[in-house]
Amino acid sequence: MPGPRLAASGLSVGGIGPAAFELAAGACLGLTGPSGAGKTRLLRAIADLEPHDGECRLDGRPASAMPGPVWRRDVGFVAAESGWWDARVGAHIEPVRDADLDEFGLSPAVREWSVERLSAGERQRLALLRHLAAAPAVLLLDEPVSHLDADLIEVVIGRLAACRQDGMAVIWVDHDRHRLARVADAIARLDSAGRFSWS
Ligand SMILES: Nc1ncnc2c1ncn2[C@@H]1O[C@H](COP(=O)(O)OP(=O)(O)OP(=O)(O)O)[C@@H](O)[C@H]1O
Repeated sequence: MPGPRLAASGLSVGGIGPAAFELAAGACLGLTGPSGAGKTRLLRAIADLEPHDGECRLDGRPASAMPGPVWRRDVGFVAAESGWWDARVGAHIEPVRDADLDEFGLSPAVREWSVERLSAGERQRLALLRHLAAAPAVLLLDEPVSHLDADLIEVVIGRLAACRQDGMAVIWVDHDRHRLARVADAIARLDSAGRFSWS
């Protein structure tokens, strides 16, 4: 039996946790809990974007043994509000194929748009496509469909299912427990005091 793709033990950040879990290749862990419980901070700790205690391993390799940017090439983090470093959309999505844009309801012309004019849902789809194009081993998703309509949510769920077939593991943060029950193999919860439990 292969070991877990992603494993966390004793993971805590700023009083949130400790969390421990193992995620097989292709698995999806759902994470929910009240606003302010610490879901985003836990994802950021897994992505090694915040100082934390405990350890995460990718295919057995500890995050502490590699520089953060190298870790994040394999463990991608899609923030709830994506960051943009260039005024033009195209600069952010060079590796994204036109067919992928089309699947996500976007015209290739979006490459010429300024980031400023993007709607919240367009930003969300483009940020996800940018991360998917990098084909990470693990993708950490912070409320990935919060700005999307029902049809687009189905498109995103379908695309992520295909990536999971290819072995990508996912942690999906969402307030919608029904959606998590649909997409996730297991659901964990942070309570308002930041305590991690399985639900
Ligand atoms: N760098 C930081 N240092 C200290 N506290 C922080 C830091 N970043 C966020 N917080 C606080 O930690 C708490 C948890 O924030 P977090 O964004 O992880 O919550 P969340 O569960 O994702 O909430 P929501 O569902 O509203 O997005 C919040 O009270 C927030 O103000």
